[in-house]
Amino acid sequence: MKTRDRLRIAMQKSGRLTEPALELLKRCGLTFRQSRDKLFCFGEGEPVDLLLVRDDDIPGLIAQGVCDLGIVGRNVLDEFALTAGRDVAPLAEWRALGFGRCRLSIAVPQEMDYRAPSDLAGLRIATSYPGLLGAWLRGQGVGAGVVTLAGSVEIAPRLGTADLICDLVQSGGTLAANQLRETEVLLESEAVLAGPQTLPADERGDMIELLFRRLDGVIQVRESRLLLLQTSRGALDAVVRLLPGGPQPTLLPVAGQPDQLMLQALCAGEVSWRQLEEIKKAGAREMFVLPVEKMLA
Ligand SMILES: Nc1ncnc2c1ncn2[C@@H]1O[C@H](COP(=O)(O)OP(=O)(O)OP(=O)(O)O)[C@@H](O)[C@H]1O
Ligand SMILES: O=P(O)(O)OC[C@H]1O[C@H](OP(=O)(O)OP(=O)(O)O)[C@H](O)[C@@H]1O
Ligand SMILES: [Mg+2]
Repeated sequence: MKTRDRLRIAMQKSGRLTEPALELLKRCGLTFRQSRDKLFCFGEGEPVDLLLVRDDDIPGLIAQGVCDLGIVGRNVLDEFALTAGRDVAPLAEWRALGFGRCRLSIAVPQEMDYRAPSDLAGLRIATSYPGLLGAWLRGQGVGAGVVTLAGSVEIAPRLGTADLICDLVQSGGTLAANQLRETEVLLESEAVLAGPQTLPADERGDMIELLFRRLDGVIQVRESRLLLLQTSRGALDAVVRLLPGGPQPTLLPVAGQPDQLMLQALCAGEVSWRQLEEIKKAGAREMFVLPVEKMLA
């Protein structure tokens, strides 16, 4: 295959992952000119292009080397690994991206008496994830029938084509609407950045490393807050003890007030009103909580 000098990332053309994936790439400084057919998007600033496809096709496109990376649900990536066959290049999950969170679960009719996986022996389970379900059943030592369906798995018990299901759950609304009850979680999923296990040793590899560094910065700061406050030197220890997790705070002098310090701390996650009130009680004042947009360590 002719080597490309531009990086190519596969992502979902139209679905749950499309908007958040584009937003994430934008935050990494990647913007795209969308082509008329919207299957290929040319990257404007960096030499990185997008291929917009069905999410199920993404792992295969990476394994074939048509794309260098892909943004896809862990559920799809892991299913591919279990069903693709031995001659297919193995893939790696390089980064978890924090959106598209859902879980792959077993759900049984509400009236079914379920206590343990062994209760599933001999039953028929409808799923779009025969690889993941089969691996879990083997791990549990349970022999059950696997009925593979492409979609609308939740209606299989009512149609009588299966006794129970193994499907994606997020709010649980789909299960409730179909009188089903979640009993076992097989996989916690979210969107991930997938790629080959060995990254190319050329300029594309360098570009991938650059993208990883930017992604790490975006992911790290997405939930981070910068806390600014003023405190007296005497109250400093008590205030520092109450700071939400993060690296050591930075201390700055306050002009004209030798007893006062300005404190700056990067907090991993939200800072709640309650935490702020506690810190204030310990002696802090003039407190600000700011969102962080970019970080390069
Ligand atoms: N209810 C949900 N809430 C959050 N994330 C979900 C939910 N359902 C699925 N996902 C995640 O989003 C991914 C894409 O879901 P979507 O429903 O858009 O896929 P699809 O119908 O298979 O799309 P495609 O047309 O690309 O094949 C899933 O593989 C899963 O990782
Ligand atoms: O727990 P919930 O919040 O109800 O989400 C779970 C549902 O979401 C997904 O389906 P989707 O809505 O994408 O429909 P489709 O896959 O059947 O097209 C998934 O296949 C479940 O059916
Ligand atoms: Mg799909």
